[in-house]
Amino acid sequence: MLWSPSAPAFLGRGPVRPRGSDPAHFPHETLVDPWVDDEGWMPPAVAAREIGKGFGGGRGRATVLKGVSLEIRRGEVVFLVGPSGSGKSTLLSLIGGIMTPDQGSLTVLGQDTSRLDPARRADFRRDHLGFIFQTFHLMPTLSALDNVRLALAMRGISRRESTARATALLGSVGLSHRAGLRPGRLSTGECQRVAVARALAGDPELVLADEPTASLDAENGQAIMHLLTDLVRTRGATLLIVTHDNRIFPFADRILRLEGGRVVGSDGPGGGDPPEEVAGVMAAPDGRRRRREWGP
Ligand SMILES: Nc1ncnc2c1ncn2[C@@H]1O[C@H](COP(=O)(O)OP(=O)(O)OP(=O)(O)O)[C@@H](O)[C@H]1O
Repeated sequence: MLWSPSAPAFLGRGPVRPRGSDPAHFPHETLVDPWVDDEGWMPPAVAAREIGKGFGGGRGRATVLKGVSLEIRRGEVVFLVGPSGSGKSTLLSLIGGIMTPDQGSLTVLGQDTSRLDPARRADFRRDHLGFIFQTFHLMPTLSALDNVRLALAMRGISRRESTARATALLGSVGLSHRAGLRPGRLSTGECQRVAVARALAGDPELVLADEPTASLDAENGQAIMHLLTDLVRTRGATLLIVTHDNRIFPFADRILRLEGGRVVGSDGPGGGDPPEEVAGVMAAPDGRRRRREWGP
């Protein structure tokens, strides 16, 4: 079923004004960005320097990431592409604080998450990040509504408000009529949309998505991408998406390619050779590609 994406009103705090900037330059309702210091410097959403990660021990040890360096600015929509097994999901897990790098430095929203103990890292994830997993990770015994509501309840939001927000979010992904059903009664694409609603529930600053459109047909994939990129536009959040789905490449501000354990190409600022599959996007008429600029 085709649905029309729209971000619920409670998502999106409007444009963000860097601290110390002149309010006269921001005539609409704006918030001071809490991540900007008094000099107006805003840490990037993600900054990785030569990070490495391997699995296993002894002779069987496999080094997956061999010195990944990248920077993602706040408000960017960045896609991460590369061959199967190149370490895209591993890199997403490191950025999400689910794993820590073996070497190198990694800061997320200005925070070196590897310095946090596991409990504080979990708090950081809950308070600042939204995840969309390849296999959804929905709770099988909870309804779609309760899956989304749980994410809000974990943030201490009252039952009444969390119900209202979760209902609005499910409406925004076209699932109002399925809210009472458990994941087992939903199609794969519907589960994917519940997962998207849950990821957006906490109004996260950084959304990490692993193949968010893989289970969706072209129309629903486009609709999900419109919703996710709306979040970026209205909220100043950042999106990092691992994908093989070249139908959604036009939504990216920048596409990074991971190969041989390193980032080998980027089609945006930061240089590198454009990845092959990006060439079509770069050559395409460009009305749909956006680049978000920050600051006054
Ligand atoms: N927890 C783990 N323990 C051992 N090996 C792992 C673990 N996680 C990932 N790997 C290995 O790391 C390599 C990279 O896996 P990863 O899932 O990050 O690749 P990917 O680029 O996301 O692949 P795909 O596109 O197929 O999803 C694979 O060889 C995988 O088997």
